[in-house]
Amino acid sequence: MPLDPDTLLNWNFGKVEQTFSRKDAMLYALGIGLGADPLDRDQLRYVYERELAAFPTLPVVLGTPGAWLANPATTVTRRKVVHGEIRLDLHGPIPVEGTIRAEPRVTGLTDKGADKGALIFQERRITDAADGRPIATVRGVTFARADGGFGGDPAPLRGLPPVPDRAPDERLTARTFPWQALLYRLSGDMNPLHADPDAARNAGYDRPILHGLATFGVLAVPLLGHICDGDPARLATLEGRFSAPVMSGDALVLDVWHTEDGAAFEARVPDREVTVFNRGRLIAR
Ligand SMILES: CCCCCCC[C@@H](O)CC(=O)SCCNC(=O)CCNC(=O)[C@H](O)C(C)(C)COP(=O)(O)OP(=O)(O)OC[C@H]1O[C@@H](n2cnc3c(N)ncnc32)[C@H](O)[C@@H]1OP(=O)(O)O
Repeated sequence: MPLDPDTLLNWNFGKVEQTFSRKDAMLYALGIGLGADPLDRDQLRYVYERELAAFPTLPVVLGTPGAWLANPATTVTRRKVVHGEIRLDLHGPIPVEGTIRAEPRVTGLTDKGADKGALIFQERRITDAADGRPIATVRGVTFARADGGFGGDPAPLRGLPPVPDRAPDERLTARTFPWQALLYRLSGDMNPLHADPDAARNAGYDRPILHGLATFGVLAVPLLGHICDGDPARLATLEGRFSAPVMSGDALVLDVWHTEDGAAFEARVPDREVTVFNRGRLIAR
C-alpha cells in the first residue's frame, strides 16, 4: 500500500536525549569488527579502556529515533524497509561517554513508483547535552520497498555522485564475521530482519542480512587507516549507498579512488560477485 506523505513529513519524533557509556562506545566498535587482531594497537584504542577513543562513525547509533517505522501509524510497511543511503558529517571530537541530544526529522520523500518503492529522507543533528556543542549530523535514506506509488516526485531530494570512470587507485579489504549482525544489534538497532530467519524470509531474504550501518562502520575502518592516516579527527564526511545486502560473514573488497578532498569508493563481495556499497565518498580534513 502506498504511504501517506503528510503523515510522514509531519511525523513528530520529539527530542531524543541519550546517555551512553564507555562500554557502549566499545560495544559499537566491536560490532563493526574492531579488535579482531589483538596486536593491532590502532584498533585496540577503540575497544580497550586505556586511552579509549570513540570510533568516528559512532554517531550513527546516537540519537536515533529507534524503531519508529514499526509503528503502523507511520503508514509504512515495516517488513519491506531497508536502509538505502547514509551520510555522516562530523563537526568535532566525539566523546567516549556522555549525554547527547538530537531532533530527528523527515526532510523529504521520493516516489519510485508502485513496483519499486518510496524513499524517506531523514536527518538529525547531534549535540552534546552538556554544552550544546555540535558533534555530528546524520542523514539517511530509507528505502520503503512496498510503499511507492503515492503520487510523489520521483526525483531524489539529493543525489550521490558516481565513482570516477577509471581504474581504482587502491584496493582494500574488510571482513565481516558470522555473528556480526547479532553483535551489532546490541548497539540499538534490534530490527528482527538482522537476527530472525523468519523475519528475513518474510522480507524476501533467505537469511538475516547485516545492518547497513554495520557495513558502513566495517568499511570505515580500512578507509580511516588509508585515507586519514588512522586519525579519527581527520574524518569530516563519509557517505554512500547500500546497493545490495551484505550477509554476516561476507568478505569485502573496496575499490578506492583518491580525490582532491579524500576518496571515492565502492565495496563488493567477490564470493557473490555483487557490489554492496556504491557512490561512496570520504572527505578528509
Ligand atoms: C537513517 C535511516 C535509517 C534506516 C534504518 C532502517 C532499519 C535497518 O535496520 C535496515 C537495514 O539496515 S537494511 C540493510 C542495509 N540495506 C540493504 O541491504 C539494501 C541494499 N540495497 C538493495 O537491496 C537495493 O538497492 C534496493 C532493493 C534498495 C533497490 O534495488 P532495486 O529495487 O533493484 O532498485 P533499482 O532498480 O536499482 O533502482 C530503482 C531506483 O531507486 C534508486 N536506488 C536504488 N538503490 C537505492 C538505494 N540503496 N538508496 C536510494 N536509492 C536507490 C535508483 O537510483 C533508481 O532510481 P532512478 O529510477 O531514479 O534511477
